Amino acid sequence: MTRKIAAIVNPYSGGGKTGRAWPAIEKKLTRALGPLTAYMTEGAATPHHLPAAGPTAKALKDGADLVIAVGGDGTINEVVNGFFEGGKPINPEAAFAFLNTGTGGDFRKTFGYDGTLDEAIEKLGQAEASPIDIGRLTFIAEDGRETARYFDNIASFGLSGAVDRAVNKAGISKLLGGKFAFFWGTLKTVLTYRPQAVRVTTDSGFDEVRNISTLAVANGRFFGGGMMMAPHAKPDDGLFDIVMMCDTTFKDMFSSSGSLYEGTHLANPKVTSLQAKVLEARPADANEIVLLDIDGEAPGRLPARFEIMPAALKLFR
Ligand SMILES: Nc1ncnc2c1ncn2[C@@H]1O[C@H](COP(=O)(O)OP(=O)(O)OP(=O)(O)O)[C@@H](O)[C@H]1O
Repeated sequence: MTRKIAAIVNPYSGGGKTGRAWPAIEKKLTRALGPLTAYMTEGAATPHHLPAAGPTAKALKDGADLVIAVGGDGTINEVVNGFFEGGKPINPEAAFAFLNTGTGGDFRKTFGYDGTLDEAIEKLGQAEASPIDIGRLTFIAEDGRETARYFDNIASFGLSGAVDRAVNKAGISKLLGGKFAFFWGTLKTVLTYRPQAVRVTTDSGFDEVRNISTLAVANGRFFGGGMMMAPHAKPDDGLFDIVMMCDTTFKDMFSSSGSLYEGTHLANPKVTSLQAKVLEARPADANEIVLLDIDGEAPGRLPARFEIMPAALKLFR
């Protein structure tokens, strides 16, 4: 079968490494998969403008049936968003693939990809499409407008959202690598963060007000530059894995940070995990600002509704 392939390239990801390496990457991708058309991301992200989403939609409308995101977790998320318009896929037959060239690389870990870029390209050459679930999130953007956004990996709120905001401002530390950026951002923010009372409701019958440190709604397993937040999440089971860390103090964060990387934090009595197809969250006090995180970006705040779209995207893997 001949494919019409598009690559959506974020030249700024990986601290600018992707842009510099793109000519060489393009040659290798072409060798592995055949000819492709490259589209560059356009303009910096805002809550209503995702730089990789527009080029993705354009590529799909131009007839692409395989769209490869080339960038970090942020770019992967934006390309996934570009697959949908008005709540529907632009081309339900089109497949998605990603080549991680970012500083972090959380989404790929769920699929056990941790090799070099050359290995990832070689793998793509032999890949086949199989469906994964996608999350749909409606929330309040910074300008107060209700906004919808799709996510492939993990959307969360609480400390994670506050950390994102800090990390995205910490330009210099990000150049030193994803893990360091998140460690630094986490450290600074954790010092000042206090758990926030949030009413959490799910379609599976959970309805409680909890003092949330971080609540993750997970399709994939990793976030925050390598934390195994949802060790049992499966991106193709039609369900979110929900992991709530409640009432954690500064000391807990430190003593449990090692286990977060191992995924053993679920045994902690301050952690609740459950599965659901829909989760709604709103601050117990309507004036409280509880920040969201989607794959390393902080696009807005609660109240929010997270809804799973089973088998909504064909992932080439
Ligand atoms: N054309 C562009 N001009 C300016 N900024 C851009 C452009 N395209 C994308 N960006 C920015 O790139 C960021 C996304 O980067 P991405 O997450 O893919 O890479 P990363 O930060 O290196 O990796 P990771 O998230 O995996 O650590 C977004 O915040 C977006 O604003």
